[in-house]
Amino acid sequence: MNIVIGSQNPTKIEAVRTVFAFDHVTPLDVPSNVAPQPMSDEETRQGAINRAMQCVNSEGAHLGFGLEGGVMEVEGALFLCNWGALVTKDEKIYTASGARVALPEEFTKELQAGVELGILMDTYVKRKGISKKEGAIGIFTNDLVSRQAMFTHVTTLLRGQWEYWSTR
Ligand SMILES: O=P(O)(O)OP(=O)(O)OP(=O)(O)OC[C@H]1O[C@@H](n2cnc3c(O)ncnc32)[C@H](O)[C@@H]1O
Ligand SMILES: [Mg+2]
Repeated sequence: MNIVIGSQNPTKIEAVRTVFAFDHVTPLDVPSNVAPQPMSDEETRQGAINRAMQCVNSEGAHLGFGLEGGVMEVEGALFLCNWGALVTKDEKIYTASGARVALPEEFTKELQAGVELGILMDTYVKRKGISKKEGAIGIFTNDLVSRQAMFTHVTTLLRGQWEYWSTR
């Protein structure tokens, strides 16, 4: 099976490769067609769907995947959120979300002004490329849950739903 994942981010590519270890997984750089920093569950999920849709429509693809990071608000606090989408050749869409963790209060103003979380994280940790490594979720869980592990869980939720519903 040819699986196309709509990102060059290694945490996303490796997550899909882990869950589909016996399939051919190809990364494809596609736009999310939402804001670079999605600010709600709805927008983050839409970004994931948009990416998965473009992937499944690329040549030779059997399944398309989109994995998207964003933030969402609960009672005035911003949480990291992540969504995944799996789209089949006949355009059936499966979605699932990942774990959420609270972000520092000091991030709120800048995120609301449109600054990307990736940039805030690198400044916060004083290191480059956090989003391609442990991610914000890794930092704020003391390295117990990495961005790749979180996306692996989301991809597993997608695979399971697809297997369940496509046989019914
Ligand atoms: O190349 P792509 O696939 O776009 O990967 P990305 O790292 O930009 O990730 P997203 O577009 O999914 O995430 C939207 C923004 O939120 C940031 N972000 C999301 N989750 C993050 C995390 O766990 N750690 C650091 N930055 C994160 C990310 O860097 C972007 O600025
Ligand atoms: Mg991005």
